[in-house]
Amino acid sequence: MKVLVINPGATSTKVAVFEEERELLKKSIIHTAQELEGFDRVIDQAELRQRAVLEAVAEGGFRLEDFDAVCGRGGLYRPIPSGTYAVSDRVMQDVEQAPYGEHPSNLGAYLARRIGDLVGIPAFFVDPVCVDEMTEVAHVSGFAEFRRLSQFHALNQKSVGRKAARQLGKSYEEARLIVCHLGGGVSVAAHDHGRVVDVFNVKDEGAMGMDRGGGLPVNQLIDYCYAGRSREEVKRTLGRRSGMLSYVGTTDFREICARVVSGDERFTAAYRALVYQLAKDIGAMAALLHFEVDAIVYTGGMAYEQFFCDDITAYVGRLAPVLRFPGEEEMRALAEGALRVLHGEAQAETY
Ligand SMILES: Nc1ncnc2c1ncn2[C@@H]1O[C@H](COP(=O)(O)OP(=O)(O)OP(=O)(O)O)[C@@H](O)[C@H]1O
Ligand SMILES: CCCC(=O)O
Repeated sequence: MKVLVINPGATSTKVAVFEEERELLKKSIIHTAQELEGFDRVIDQAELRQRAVLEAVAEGGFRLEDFDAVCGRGGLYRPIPSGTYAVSDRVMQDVEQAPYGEHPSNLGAYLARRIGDLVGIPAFFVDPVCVDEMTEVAHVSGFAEFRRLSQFHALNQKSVGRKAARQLGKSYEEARLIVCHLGGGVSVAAHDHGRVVDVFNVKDEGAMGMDRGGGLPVNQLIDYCYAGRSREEVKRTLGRRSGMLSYVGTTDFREICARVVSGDERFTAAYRALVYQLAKDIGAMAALLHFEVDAIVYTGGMAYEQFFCDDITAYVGRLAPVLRFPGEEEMRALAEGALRVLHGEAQAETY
């Protein structure tokens, strides 16, 4: 069985072709800031990204008729449990109207369906950003009008969670894990017997990321918002220009580490704060798992840096053994989700 996989990100659309577990094509189409700046809404980019995907498929020597299914990454849709979902008309509508927020990954399922429909093959999405398996108590925020939301790197977190459990000789449904996705954004989650029962929301909470602030002091935030700034400006600053970028002027963690190694004080202070914040998040997740944790798992781009993982482990290593799966395999995880359905090992869920 052959699956076309589509993963739209902030600055790229990744395309891959899998024949069972074999990756036959892998391409990252870069979209420049100038190319995207004319589009107010994510949905407005659909034509451009679809054309780019179709070109990449043709250049790779494939025809759409070669595929058994198309699978896209899923974005900010209605909160749903983990799984492989068929792209229904309701998903298409939610991508068009974006009632749950704008995110480039919203387009994954949308493009999968549009391309699948061209040749009459099924379209799926797998473990979208909005996967919600949090317990009810975890949703409570501290103000009755606000609800904590589950928005995180669900695709990579779930896939790495399964891998870690296998390495521990357990099924994912038996394991208790704390998975730390250390990418451009960071998410630290408690996986309890196959469910992500709590997670520091990548957009709102917990440790800072490369360009996001994470949890911020509420009163300073209120004053900042009321100091003559527009909603758009505040969102842009806190969503894209805060975090490590605001301290050291770069989002490239390789550069940050190189400057730490060379003894730069400003970079070292920010780096230490990041390590400290991540350790604190891991400790919180350990507490809600009653300190019964089979492993702490590091994944994402930053996890390539062994000394960074070791520095976090210096705080939390007493809790549990540590496993490291650097990078992410989102394209493979998407293909595997579609193949599970095509092979009849799982049913496609309804959105
Ligand atoms: N080999 C490496 N060593 C150290 N840092 C790395 C390495 N590769 C990537 N990174 C860093 O990891 C960070 C995130 O990269 P990555 O490509 O995993 O995230 P992303 O896909 O952009 O974002 P997200 O994971 O939030 O979806 C960047 O700061 C990057 O510099
Ligand atoms: C959770 C999706 C990735 C991101 O926005 O950082």
